[in-house]
This record gives sequence, structure tokens and C-alpha cells, in this order.
Amino acid sequence: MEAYYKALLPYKLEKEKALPAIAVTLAVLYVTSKLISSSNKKPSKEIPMHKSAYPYIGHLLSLGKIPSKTMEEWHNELGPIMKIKMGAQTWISIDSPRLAHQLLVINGSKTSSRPESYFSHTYSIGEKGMIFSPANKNWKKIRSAVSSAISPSQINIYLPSIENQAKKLVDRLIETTKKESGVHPYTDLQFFSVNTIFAIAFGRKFESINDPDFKDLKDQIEESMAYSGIEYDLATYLPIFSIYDFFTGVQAKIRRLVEERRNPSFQKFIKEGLQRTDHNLVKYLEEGDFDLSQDDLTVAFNDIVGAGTDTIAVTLTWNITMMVHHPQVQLKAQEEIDRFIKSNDRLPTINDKEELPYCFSVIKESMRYKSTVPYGLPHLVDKDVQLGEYLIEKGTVVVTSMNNLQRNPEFYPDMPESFVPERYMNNLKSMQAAVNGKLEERDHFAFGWGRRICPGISLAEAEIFAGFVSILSRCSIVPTDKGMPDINGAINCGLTVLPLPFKVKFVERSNSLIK
Ligand code: HEM
Repeated sequence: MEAYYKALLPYKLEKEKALPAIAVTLAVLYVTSKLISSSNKKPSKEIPMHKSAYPYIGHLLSLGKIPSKTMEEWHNELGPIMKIKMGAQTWISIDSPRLAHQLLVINGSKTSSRPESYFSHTYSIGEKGMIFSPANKNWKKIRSAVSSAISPSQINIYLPSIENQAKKLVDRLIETTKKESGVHPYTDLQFFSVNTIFAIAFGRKFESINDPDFKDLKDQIEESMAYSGIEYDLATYLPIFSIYDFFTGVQAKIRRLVEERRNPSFQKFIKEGLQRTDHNLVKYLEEGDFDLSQDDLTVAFNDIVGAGTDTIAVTLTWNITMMVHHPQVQLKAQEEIDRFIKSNDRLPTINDKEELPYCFSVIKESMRYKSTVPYGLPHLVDKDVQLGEYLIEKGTVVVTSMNNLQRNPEFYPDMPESFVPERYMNNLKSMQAAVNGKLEERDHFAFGWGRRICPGISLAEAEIFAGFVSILSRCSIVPTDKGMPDINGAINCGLTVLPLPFKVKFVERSNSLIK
């Protein structure tokens, strides 16, 4: 043993001599690197943060029942950019169109990932996850296939089917109004949007709102929307909850939803779609040059149905509440629709929007005035970005406060707090063209930003237009004797917000030109 120590001694002494030298070198390197990094980085201003943060959990408890609403209030206090501590994650929220454009569009190459969440990862099939998921290495490929499948030229093929579903929607709304004292239209609108997407995607439809398969799918979609919201995803923000959640809570529910219900349902719908003889999106994607595996197809259709049904139903629900509050707007829209029917002997489609500037403006204004997805979908910053005087660090999650953005007085100078459809009479571009144009030419921000902008815009526009003109061509929407829908409150549904429960009447017009 002694010999052993003796043998080591020279090295030990060598090491002892070397230690101060290493320490000095490290100190010099540290100071130099600090100097270099501080000379590279512009001095950055502290992003303001609301005072209601608690240690460890941050703002999670302060965001309240409707986080998007609380964020709007904090912005009014703190300005256009603010930091939110979501437990272990740092978020920033933006309510200025210019700042959001600069960060998410101009710097889109650094800000277009999605943050991790337990729900998006559980979408995983094999090694992949949904388009939203950071785990999905194929997101660009799947997104490009989905965008091609629901491009305007594809949608033209499906316009008669959309119109047919819209007609059935109005039949149901009128029938229920006759039987009951009023209708809450949301479930009918979900049925409309689900059947529209299912006809397009798989060439199939559900027979009635009471069809057990429809009810199960509706539950799945609503659960998915809820799990995508903040309050269901505590383990993502507070890792300490992971074990508890794994055995008892949300993670178990999410796993059951995805593995036992959603994936098997979608695999069945895809198989059925492939066996049909008529054109549908499954066949378009399978037969086209998209190089999608069966797993990719399941992810793509999960997303099309998940992102493209409730959003439409919620948007039309808000639109209906606005129409009840503005009977003179309804009347003007009805006159425009009637004029079109008189000269064309048919209902207009989205391709006729130039001849219905007022109706198209009402649709845009309703989407501006009431946000469907009020803080958008979170983006993840994967490289530091200097945003004016602020440094947005890698790893930050970015959300946008849509209601505030869409009432920004610089962009909406004419009474931004009021419902004024006329503001759009000079911006009748399709919503797809408006998002692709300059920032100043955007109509609203409801479809998000940059490389992750909603790929379903043209389909959304066609469906909302069909629903709107079909309803107003045959009905007037009026309040029940219980009064007007409350348009100031809202129910948080995770990613979307709905108006508080209400009932209205869809009264058949005696002068309707549609028989
Ligand atoms: C009024 C209706 C709709 C609204 C308000 C809406 C809104 C949005 C928003 C805000 C995003 C996130 C954008 C971003 O990250 O910046 C998004 C993403 C998405 N939307 Fe829509 N959407 C609607 C309809 C649709 C429809 C009809 C479809 C398809 C059939 C669809 C499919 C998708 C998909 C797949 C994504 C994810 C894109 C990605 O992560 O790359 N959406 N939508």
C-alpha cells in the first residue's frame, strides 16, 4: 500500500501545484465569457410580471376560472408583454399585434415549436405524437399533407356537402324552436361541424344527435379540448404532481381516452374511408404522394377532427349570440342574402362572398369581437430572440391574448370595443389571403401566427359562411322571454371559451325565398 502511495505522490504533488493554476484559468475564462456574452447581448429590459405569483407554483392559482380573461386584465395593467410563471415553466403573453408579428412571424424560424404537455405526448403513436406535439418528428410532413388535403381547390369539391349539412342544421334549429321554448344551439352546431368533417374526411356521417357513436365522439372532442387547457395539465407545470397524476388523476384519464377510445375509433374511421368508392380525404392522403404511414394518418385525422370541429361550433355559437343582440345587423344581412337568391335562384357559397360583402363582414367582425381560442395555441421559443428591448430566452412558451389583440386601437381605430361589421367593408379578402398578407392587412388574429398558423382557414371560412347564410336565409334569431344571451361572461372549455348557457329562438321567416 505504501509503495502504491509513493508511486502516486508525484502525481498528487503535481495535482496540488496544478489546482491554483486551474482555478485561476477558470476564473479568467468565466470573467472573459461574461464580458463576451454581455458585449454580445443587448442590455435587456425586465419583462413585467403580475405581482400575484406564489413561490414554486407561480401564477397557476392566480389565473382563475378563465385564464384568458385574467391575462387580458393583467395586460391592461402591465402593458403589451408580460411574464407568467406557470410553475416550472416561463410563459410570456403578448397583446400587441406588432410584437406578436415580430416574434412569431418574422422570427418564426426560432418560435414555431410546441411546448411539451402530457396530453400532446400521450397522443403518441409509436414514436410519434400529434402535430401539436414536440414529440412528433414528422409534424412538418403531416402538416403539409393536411394543408394540401384541405386547400381551397379540395374544399370546392365538398361545398355541396357542406351546404347539405347546413340545411339539415337549420331544419333542426327550426324544429326544436317549434317544440320547445328555445334552443341552445351548441350541440346542433357540433353535429353540423362533425358531420361536415366526417363527410369530407371519411365519406361517412352520423344519423342523429342521439346516435351513440356521435355522442361518444363529441365527448372525446370536448375532453381533448379540456385536456389541452392549462388547468388539466398541472403535472406539466409542477413535476411534483407527476407520480400522483400517473396513478390516480388526469394522466390515467388521458391515457384511457387516447389509447382505449380515440386511437381505435380513428383507425376504424380511416379503414372505412379507404373502402368507400367516393372521393374523401383518407383516400386523397393515402393515394397521393405524401409518404404517410398508418400512424401518420391517424395523427393527421385526430388533428383535423380535434382542431376543426369544436372551433367551428364555438365560433358559430358566438356569432348567433351577436346576431340576437343586433337585430338590425341580421335584417341587413337577410336583405343581402335575399337579393342574391332572387338573382341567382340558389343560396350563396363562400365563392360568392364578393356579392355578399356585408354578410362576410359580419362573420369577420364576430370572429374579431369574440375570440374562439382566446390565447391561441402556445408556441415554444427554441433559440434566444431579441424582441426590441426584451430578450426572449430559449425555452420560453409564448401565448397571445387574442381579445386584447383584436381590440387594439391602432389596428381597429373605429370603436374597437363595439360590434361594427362595417369596418370590414374595405377588407373583403378571403381569411386565408388576409393571414398571408402584410400585418396591416390582417383582418383578425383568430387563426394564430406564422409557420403554425391554422391550416384549416379555408375550410373554416366555407363552413361558417354556409352556416350563417343558411340560418339567416330561413330564420330570424330572436331572444326567448328569459332575455338576451349574456355576451360578457364565458365558460372555459380548455382551449376554447363558450358563452354562458343561453336559449334563443330560430323563428322561420314568412318571407324566406328558400322553400
Ligand atoms: C373558426 C375556426 C378555427 C379557429 C378559430 C382555429 C384556430 C386555430 C389556432 C389559433 C391555431 C394555432 C395557430 C398557432 O399556433 O399560432 C390552430 C391550429 C390548427 N388548426 Fe385551426 N382553427 C379553426 C378551424 C380549423 C379547422 C376547420 C381545421 C381543420 C379541419 C383546423 C385545423 C388546425 C390544425 C391541424 C392546427 C395545428 C397546426 C399546427 O400545429 O401546425 N382548424 N387553429
